Formats: sequence, C-alpha cells, structure tokens
Amino acid sequence: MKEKIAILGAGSWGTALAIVLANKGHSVNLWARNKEHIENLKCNRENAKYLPDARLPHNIIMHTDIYDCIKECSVIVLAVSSQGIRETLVRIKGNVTKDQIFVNVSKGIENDRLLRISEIVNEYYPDSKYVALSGPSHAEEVCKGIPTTIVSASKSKYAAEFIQDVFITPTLRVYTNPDIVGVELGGALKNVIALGAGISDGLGYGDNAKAALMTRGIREIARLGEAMGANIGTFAGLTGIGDLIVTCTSMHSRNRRCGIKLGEGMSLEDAISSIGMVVEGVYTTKAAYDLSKKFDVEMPITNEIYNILYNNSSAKEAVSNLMLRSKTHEIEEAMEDFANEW
Ligand SMILES: NC(=O)c1ccc[n+]([C@@H]2O[C@H](COP(=O)([O-])OP(=O)(O)OC[C@H]3O[C@@H](n4cnc5c(N)ncnc54)[C@H](O)[C@@H]3O)[C@@H](O)[C@H]2O)c1
Ligand SMILES: O=P(O)(O)OC[C@H](O)CO
Repeated sequence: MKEKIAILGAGSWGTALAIVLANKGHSVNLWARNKEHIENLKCNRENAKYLPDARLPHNIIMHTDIYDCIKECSVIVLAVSSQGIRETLVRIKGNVTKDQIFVNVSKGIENDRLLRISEIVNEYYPDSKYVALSGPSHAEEVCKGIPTTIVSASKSKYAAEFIQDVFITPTLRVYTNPDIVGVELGGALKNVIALGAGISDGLGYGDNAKAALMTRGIREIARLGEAMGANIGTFAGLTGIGDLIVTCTSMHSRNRRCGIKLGEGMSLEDAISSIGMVVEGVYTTKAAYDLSKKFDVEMPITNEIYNILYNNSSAKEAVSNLMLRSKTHEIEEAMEDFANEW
C-alpha cells in the first residue's frame, strides 16, 4: 500500500516518522510553523536542530503552507508537542475531510482543560477517525532502523489496522489496541515518572531507587487510568510499562535528562532550556496532579514531582517524603488473601 501522508510538526519525532514512512515508499508531506526551519530542511535534507545525522529522503516534501500539506492526504499525523495540538487543529479547521484519518503521536494532556489529545481532536472533528500511535520509541533509534515496537490505538478496528499497515516495517512492529484512554494516559504519564527517575539519577541514587520509582510509578499511573476508564491490562503493555522503562532508562529521553539536571541542582527554567526540545513531563506533571485531585486517586510520586517543579520543594525532601509515608501494602486488592493468623 502507498499512501499520501501529512506530518504536522518537524521536530525530532515528526522528522523520524517522516523518514520511516518515506523509506517505506509513502508520499510524505512535512509541515512546521517555522518557515526558516522548513527552508533549512529543504536545502540541507537533514534536521540539524532536532535529529542530527539523519538524512531526509527525497520523497519527503516540505511545506510552509499547512493547507497544501494536508491536501489529498489520507492520513494527518499530529506531531507537534501536546500543548500545541489545539492551535494546530484550529489552523486546519474547515480543510479536513471526513475520510482523512488523524494519527496523534504526541504524548501529553492539555493543561487546565485536562483533556487527552483524542478529546481535543473530537471537539473539532467529531466525525473523523482517530488513532493514537504510542509506545517505547525514541526518534534517534527509530530513524536508524533499530528494532522498535509501538501500538496503534483506536475505537475503530478498521482505523487501527489501517494505521498498523501504514506504519509497520521490518524494524518498526505495530500492534493494535482498542483502549485509547489507557494508551494515551500511559504515553503521557510515564514522562512524569521519567522526570523522577532522572532526579534520582541526578541525586546520585542507584538502581534500587530507580526500580522502585518505575514499579510504584506504573501502579499510580494504572490507578488513575482505571479511574478514568482505561483497561488496566494496557499499563502492563508497550504503552504502559514498556514506554516507562525506555523513558526512565534511556539517555535519549528529554524527560529523564531534564530530571537529571534538576537532581543535580539546576533550576527548572535552565534545565528545560538546556534540553532545547520539548520536555512534556513538565506540563503533564501539572495535569496529572490536577487529575489525581479530580478523580480522587492517590499519586504520591506525581505529588512529590509536582512539588519539586511548582512549589520549590527540594529533591531530597521529596525522596524523604516518599520514604517516610505512612506504611502501606503493596497491592491493596490482595489484602484479603492474607491469612488472619501468624
Ligand atoms: N522524540 C521522540 O523520540 C518521541 C517519540 C515518541 C513520541 N514523542 C512525542 O512527540 C511529540 C513531539 O516531540 P518531539 O520529540 O518531536 O519534540 P520536539 O521538541 O523535537 O519538536 C516539537 C515540535 O513541535 C512544534 N510546536 C510546538 N508547539 C507548536 C504549535 N503550537 N504549533 C506548531 N508547532 C508547534 C515545535 O516548533 C517543534 O518543531 C511530543 O509529545 C513527544 O512526547 C517524541
Ligand atoms: O525523550 P522523551 O522523554 O520525550 O521520550 C520520548 C518517547 O516518548 C519515548 O518513547
């Protein structure tokens, strides 16, 4: 199959996916709001700012006009950072047809309104098919053809399988999942825990602390997810624990690297600007904190990271708050399995 695909957002991930899809033989249109950036991509056939060393194949056409970019494309990939999705949807309003499928690859939750990306898209395009494409996938590895697995999630089996076929390659294996809520939450919330894993590394803590953060982190993600209607099984999959592992352990991760700088004592502002690309977890921490209150779900790690980012708590204080919480059980649901005797 050969499709015409528009990618909106020429950062690290939009560029990597453009390369994968173009190498597969699709016609790819790539748009970014910054005209100078697009001119650079056109002239140099590489994205020196966001994805150095990767060559852009000639069947990627760069666009500065977003309408030209999406015209006659069967798939519109949303690859801008999550807080820019609404603005991007507004830009194309009135120019999308019902048979064009939206594929969102950004990982976040809209701050203030606390909406998942599918919910934002639904506000503008309630009749469109929507797929969330997510999983453990760093752009730096994907564009080199290093084996990677991701998930195509949609309410529509047809749409999920169509996008599976569009993206799958011998090095990018795509699974399907109907659980949009779980897939979107897993992809967004792991960034909060990855900031925590980075902070732990920056403080000089070891593997034990990181394993604890990851394991207890997925528990609190799953608790919130369940309260919001997700399938609990999704959090044991690629877009849950899978993405959490890669983001908490990889030096490609912007969230982890930002956390390391915070743990070493850098200010949030300086840490973000030293990364130079979006650090989604900073926004998602605020959204997750608000969601935990809204759904009355206990999220102690998120709570501490929120306090570090937004209330000037020290990282060491946060660790001691977590360690000194009132003692509890590992799995609340398993309490009844204890024998009531010595
Ligand atoms: N980089 C990865 O390995 C990777 C992998 C999977 C998912 N993601 C997700 O993809 C999304 C994009 O990440 P990235 O790595 O490409 O980030 P990036 O910082 O490299 O690029 C983000 C791009 O979004 C653009 N942008 C931001 N706000 C915008 C707006 N309002 N209108 C138009 N453009 C806007 C920026 O100009 C930039 O080009 C994030 O949500 C990220 O979590 C990234
Ligand atoms: O670099 P990060 O931390 O934004 O993570 C990128 C991807 O989400 C990893 O799957």
